[in-house]
Amino acid sequence: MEAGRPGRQAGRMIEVSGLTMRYGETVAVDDLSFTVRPGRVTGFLGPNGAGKSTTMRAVLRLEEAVAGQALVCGRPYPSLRRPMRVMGTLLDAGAVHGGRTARAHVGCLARSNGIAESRAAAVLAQVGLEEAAGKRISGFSLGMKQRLGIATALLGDPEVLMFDEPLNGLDPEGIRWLRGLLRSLADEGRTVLVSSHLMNEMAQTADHVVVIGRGRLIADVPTRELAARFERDVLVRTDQPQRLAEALRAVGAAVTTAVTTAVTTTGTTAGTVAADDGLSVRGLTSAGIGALALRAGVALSELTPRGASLEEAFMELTQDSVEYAGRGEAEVSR
Ligand SMILES: Nc1ncnc2c1ncn2[C@@H]1O[C@H](COP(=O)(O)OP(=O)(O)OP(=O)(O)O)[C@@H](O)[C@H]1O
Repeated sequence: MEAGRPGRQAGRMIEVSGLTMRYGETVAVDDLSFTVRPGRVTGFLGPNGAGKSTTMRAVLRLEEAVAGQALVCGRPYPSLRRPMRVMGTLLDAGAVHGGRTARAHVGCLARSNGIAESRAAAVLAQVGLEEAAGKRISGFSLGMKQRLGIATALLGDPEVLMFDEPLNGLDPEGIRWLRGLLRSLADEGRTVLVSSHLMNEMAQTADHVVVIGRGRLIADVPTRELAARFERDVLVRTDQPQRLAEALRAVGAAVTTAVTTAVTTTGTTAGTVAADDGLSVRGLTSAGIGALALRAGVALSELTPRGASLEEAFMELTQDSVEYAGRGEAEVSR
């Protein structure tokens, strides 16, 4: 459900369509299309060099696209009349004038963008920099600079927010804080795009993920579906593991101990399995395993389908993209 701010949601999207970006011979973004929608946190994931920052720079039109485009609320970013009120961005937290105080920096941005100066104090408080507002930015840690960058993004009370790696430099408390902030921004009905290479953090933060590799779209799915796509095995516990393993092997299932040691893969020489070891079963659904156990007269104490973590799903996805790209352009059909 998209929550809050009814009536203000139309068009508040980031739309990337057929975007291609090059640096000389390097294709940084390759025919990339996705839409970032309001009311949810969208994680923008990909390994180093995947093209996340380049895509975000393209959204701001800081660099020219070879083909395609990115629109913010249906318009090119430079054509927005009051851009800070439409989209707040954090691209490079380090790119601030170190000689100024946080208060002077945010106040100056407010003045030059026609935003009430009272907002400056409000956003500094919102990001936890109230106490440090009078200090020079040059003395700030990376985590404090991230908070300052987020404060400037929030300054215009924008409907769309786009943060590049905002978790960098934050300590565990800072990460928890940012997760809560992103959640509340999305719950207010805003559009929130956040890039990260920290998959597990995104698993806890993002409702939806856009995964890219080598500038190409790999996945554009709800977060929970990403891990579900990569169901690994079914964990089975019984006090008759040997008997169950034999019955499972007889129908072609692959059975190993749930830890790491293989019971057997093929053939007749099954290893010994301790009663409290679980079995890891592949090649049969949990329903199939349950039915087979019933026929074999084996009671089960646990039957759990196990999915991959988002981290594992991500590794698997992006590994494929590397292999895919390695096959050469001639084989790449779209
Ligand atoms: N200014 C530049 N000049 C030349 N090549 C660049 C430039 N910026 C990025 N690239 C290249 O474009 C590709 C995409 O880089 P980009 O920084 O967008 O990826 P990313 O997903 O943000 O990665 P990271 O997490 O490492 O920042 C990479 O191959 C990178 O080397």
